[in-house]
Parts: sequence; C-alpha cells; structure tokens
Amino acid sequence: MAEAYATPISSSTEAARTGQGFGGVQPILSVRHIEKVYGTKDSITHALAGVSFDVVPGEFIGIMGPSGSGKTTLLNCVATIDTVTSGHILIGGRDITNLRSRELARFRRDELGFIFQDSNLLDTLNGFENISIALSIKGIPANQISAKVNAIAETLGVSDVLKKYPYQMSGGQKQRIAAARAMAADPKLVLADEPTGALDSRSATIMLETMEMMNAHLGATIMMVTHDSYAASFAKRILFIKDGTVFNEIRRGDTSRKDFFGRIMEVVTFLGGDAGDAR
Ligand SMILES: Nc1ncnc2c1ncn2[C@@H]1O[C@H](COP(=O)(O)OP(=O)(O)OP(=O)(O)O)[C@@H](O)[C@H]1O
Repeated sequence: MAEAYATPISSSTEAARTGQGFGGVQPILSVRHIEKVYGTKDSITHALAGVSFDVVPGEFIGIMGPSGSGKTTLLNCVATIDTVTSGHILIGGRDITNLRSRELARFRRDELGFIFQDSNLLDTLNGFENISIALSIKGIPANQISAKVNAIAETLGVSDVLKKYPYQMSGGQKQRIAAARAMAADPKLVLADEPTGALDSRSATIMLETMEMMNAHLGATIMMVTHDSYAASFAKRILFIKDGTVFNEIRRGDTSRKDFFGRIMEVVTFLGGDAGDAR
C-alpha cells in the first residue's frame, strides 16, 4: 500500500523536472528545482529541497503536506514575498527570481492575486471600495471600474455585500469580497493560503464554491495551500509536499469531488497528517 503513495508523479511534474513543457500548453507557473535554506552553518533547515512543477492556465492546484513540510515557504517564494536560495520560478514566462525589489512590487500588484486566511480588507472601505481599489491601483480608468466590480461581484454572488463595511460582514462574506478583490485586476495567478482556515464549515463550503466559480467561469488559475482535505477536494490537482520535496501528485480527473476527497484522505493518512473535515 505504502508503495502506491510513495510512487510519484504524473506528467506535468515530470515535465517540469525535464523542462519539456506540458502537452504543448505553455505553463503560467514553472517552478524549477527550487531550494530554500534557512539558518546558518550550525542550524540549517532545508525548507525546500529541490521542488519542480508546472501549472498551466486554468488549473486549480492544491498544495498539501504535513506541518513543516514547506508549503508556506513554497507559496511565499511563488508570491515573491520570500526569495529562493537556488532554482528558478517563472510566472507568465518571466523569471521572478531575477527581479529587483521595485520590479517585484509592480509584478506582485499587476500579475498576482492573493487570498489569505484573514481577508485583510480595509476597515474604512466598504465591499465595493475594497474591490475597486485593486483596479485603481492597477491604473484601470475610473469610468470602467464600477462595471468591472459589479460584474465580478455578480459572478461571485457578493452583490448584496458591496455596500457593507467589513465590520458588518460575516467571515464568509469578507473572504468572498477578498476573493473578488483578488480577481478584480485579472491576475495571471491567484495564490490562496488556507483561505477557509478561519471559517465555519458552511461558510467554508460557500467560499470553496466561490473559488470553483472563479476557476470555472472567470478562468482564474489558482494555487491554494491547505491542510484540509475537504478544501483540497475542490481543486483539480493536488501536490503533496514532504520534507521540502514533491512527494506525490493526484488529479481529480472525471471523478466526483467526494471520490477525490477519499483519495486525498488516503494520501494524507499515509503521510501522517491531519485529514481535515470529512464532509
Ligand atoms: N524564517 C525561518 N527561519 C528558519 N526556519 C524556517 C523559517 N520559516 C520556515 N522555517 C522552517 O522551514 C520548514 C518549512 O516551513 P513551512 O512554514 O514552509 O512549513 P508548512 O508546511 O507551511 O507548515 P505548516 O503546515 O505548519 O504551516 C520548517 O521546518 C520551518 O521550521
């Protein structure tokens, strides 16, 4: 049994290792042999020890792994919040490991969308303004902003929350406004770090369905870190990280979300992690 889970890895990860691309589709994200070492000689941690994978446009990929396996480090490196020790990360064909800090800030603003565990909405702005600020900062003309915000809010089912301030919203509504904000500027890649970690189970489901909608109807490419197998089952592919390397990869394919959840649980149980909530 153990062998089945310990045997990696399907085509896209293999493609990343060999640099051969994936089925002729240009990846939106290429992670190439990245390593991240923390500490000095006496106390070294190899948080990432040679990770490679590709993500093609329109994918919804989940990153799972036991505590301390390197998930957050990986997400932070892709998010340009942290730097790699070696290796390369290409987003939309651009090597972000070579960018200087000013270019990185612009890159982050223009090409990436973020959803964190805490929605990080601005308290003094209502839902509409929290979304539209992302468009203003990107330089979208003022006369186009209202239509864009309303269209995204409608697709993601948050039109009725636009006039509310964060203190008037539920946790789930805040997260969905944060999701709409992440989508507003049409990013190449949306990065989500435990987006349902602070939500009750009903709100978590609505949020995950919102992310499914972003992926299916708005064409968002999403990379989500989660320890929760239920949350992960909404993704189309899961990469399992262990000890800073890619340990396994599974795809949902044509199976139901419930079946995918079962397969995820099996790998998580094998890895010795927390399987999350079995809804
Ligand atoms: N700033 C840092 N300095 C030293 N070691 C660090 C630092 N950040 C992370 N690490 C170490 O790197 C390893 C990977 O950490 P990381 O936070 O990426 O794991 P994780 O999979 O996200 O864990 P969790 O699920 O518990 O959040 C761990 O051993 C951690 O202790």
